[in-house]
Amino acid sequence: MTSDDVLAEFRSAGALLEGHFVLSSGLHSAVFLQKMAIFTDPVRTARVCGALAERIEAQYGQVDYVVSPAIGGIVPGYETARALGAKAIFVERDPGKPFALRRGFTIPKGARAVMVEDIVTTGLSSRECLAALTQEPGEVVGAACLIDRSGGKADLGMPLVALVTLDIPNYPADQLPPELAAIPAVKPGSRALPAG
Ligand SMILES: O=P(O)(O)OC[C@H]1O[C@H](OP(=O)(O)OP(=O)(O)O)[C@H](O)[C@@H]1O
Ligand SMILES: O=C(O)c1cc(=O)[nH]c(=O)[nH]1
Ligand SMILES: [Mg+2]
Repeated sequence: MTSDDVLAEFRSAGALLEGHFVLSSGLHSAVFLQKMAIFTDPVRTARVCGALAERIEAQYGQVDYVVSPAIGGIVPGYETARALGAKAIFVERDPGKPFALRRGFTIPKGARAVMVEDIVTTGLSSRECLAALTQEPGEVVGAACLIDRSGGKADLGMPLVALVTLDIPNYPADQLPPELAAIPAVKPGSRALPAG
């Protein structure tokens, strides 16, 4: 699957949104990739995640565990794990707390794990997910995502395989271009907004 094929999936699923969005990082953008419009279709999700699994296998070799950050990472993590013949687990947040493995999830000694994100913008969520795994007995050998919208600039502290790399502008709240400032912002993701 080429980058154009993947973007065609996002377009035809209605997952490429334009407007004014507050992202997980607090940055603002005129573009939002609503991955849930992909993940509501299991057949489409299997196509896209199957392509990601091929890239993961080519880059990292055999993988035993896929670990993803909730909520957005859970479905693609599961489907990518299915294509890899791996197990799927996820990190999640209690309100106000960092990501953690719960529910008895662990990466056992000797296991090779890959962190699978849906979208990477600044890499903050990916880094927080990886930070939650440092004490696990098994090894995290690399990271992967469906779309890296940082243009390859996000630094996860380990290799990142992306099915598609885009360079989409983001803006701090006090540096909005006039066309964004003119429309009310929506925040689609699950990370809590800072108080105030
Ligand atoms: O690279 P970053 O700057 O961290 O941005 C990307 C993250 O933002 C979204 O998650 P979000 O926190 O919005 O919640 P969600 O997973 O519930 O959609 C997305 O799923 C990534 O995890
Ligand atoms: O940075 C984000 O929060 C983000 C961007 C995007 O395009 N899609 C998404 O689900 N999250
Ligand atoms: Mg997320």
